[in-house]
Amino acid sequence: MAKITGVKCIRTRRDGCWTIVKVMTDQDGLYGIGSASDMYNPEAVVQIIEQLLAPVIIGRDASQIEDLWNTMNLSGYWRNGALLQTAIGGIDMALWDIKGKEANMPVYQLLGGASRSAVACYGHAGGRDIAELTEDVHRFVQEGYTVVRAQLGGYGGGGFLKGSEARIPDNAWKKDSVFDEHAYLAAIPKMFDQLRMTFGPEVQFTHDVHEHLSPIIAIQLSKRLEPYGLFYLEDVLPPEHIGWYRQLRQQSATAQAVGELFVNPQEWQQLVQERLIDFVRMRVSKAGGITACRKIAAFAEMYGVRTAWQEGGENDPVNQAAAVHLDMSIWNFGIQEINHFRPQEREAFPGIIERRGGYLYTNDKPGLGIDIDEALAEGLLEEGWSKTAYHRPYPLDRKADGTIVRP
Ligand SMILES: O=C(O)[C@@H](O)[C@H](O)[C@H](O)CO
Ligand SMILES: [Mg+2]
Repeated sequence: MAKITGVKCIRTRRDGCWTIVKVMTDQDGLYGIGSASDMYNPEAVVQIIEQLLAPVIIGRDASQIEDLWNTMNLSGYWRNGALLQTAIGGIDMALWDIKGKEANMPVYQLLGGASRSAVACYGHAGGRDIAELTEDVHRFVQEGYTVVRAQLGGYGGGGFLKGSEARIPDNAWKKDSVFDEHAYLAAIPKMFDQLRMTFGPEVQFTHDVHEHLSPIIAIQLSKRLEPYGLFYLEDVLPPEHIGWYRQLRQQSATAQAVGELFVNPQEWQQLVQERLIDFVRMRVSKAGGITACRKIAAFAEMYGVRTAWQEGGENDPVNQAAAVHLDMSIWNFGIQEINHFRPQEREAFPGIIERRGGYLYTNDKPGLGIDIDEALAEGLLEEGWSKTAYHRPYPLDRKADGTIVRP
């Protein structure tokens, strides 16, 4: 039996926004790592790990993952919030890593073994206009991707208006580019029309709306995109409006993916049970780690709903490893979002998930198969950034009159 002797948080990346949790044991050299990154509030998660969770798990048997998960979830009484679930998620991954090392097996083996030989992933194609986007899609297709996400620039791209076209009031808070959902509703079907003309039916596409739309516009967009047969439309509605998915489903057969903002089981349970969505999309760390996500996947399997764990942007390599081990083993895997890491980041995380063409590959090392070189991780931090703070709020878009658009 390996006894938990300590829990440590390692803040890294060039801007310090990654938090890697290391759970130590009393067995010689036996430890596990997990991801507890929160880009916008990293120190709050560290505080939860150090002051709420570590004291209730230190001294316990590291093998009792299920009981430790419930102990962590209930020890603060209030629960199912983003920061607590992230903190639990990080420790949970580390416990699975330890269990894998003890069993001398990769985590996907512990979860039931491989259901596939590799994990299909989708690339993020973008461009300021359709010509640029088309070129980018070509690049991904040539690299061997089976699914490509198509965006016109950043999130909301296609819906931003400038100058006289935007009709911005003269006392405006935001004077440059503003989001207009009607412009977006016109631009995105046109984008897919041209992509289908260029690429035919073979390339599978997704598109991320990033919750920018009013519910009725989201329904209209889903209807207009139906002829283009998307692999899925992502986050067409924000968590605050999940009640609209019932009406959306009745109106449109466009495949729906949602959930990167979900942290509470109440958010996804009904959507899955009523068969209102096609893909669940939680970030593994933010839904409570491997223990939570393997249950979400099993529940979704009963209803024919597949997984598409979130992995873009600022995610760290340890969360990616946890997601890919789940992807390897669960039967109802749909697709995995891709991520990009810089060469020095890859060096700091030996055993990082490998991508060849449009597929991701686990290695056969025990546990998650990934480690952190703490000296190299320390060196990733760049000038001007702090390891104990973070000052970059999520960038908010606004409409012409200044109203915030939900991200
Ligand atoms: O699906 C995506 O990749 C995006 O919605 C990102 O996850 C989000 O901007 C947070 O990084
Ligand atoms: Mg997204």
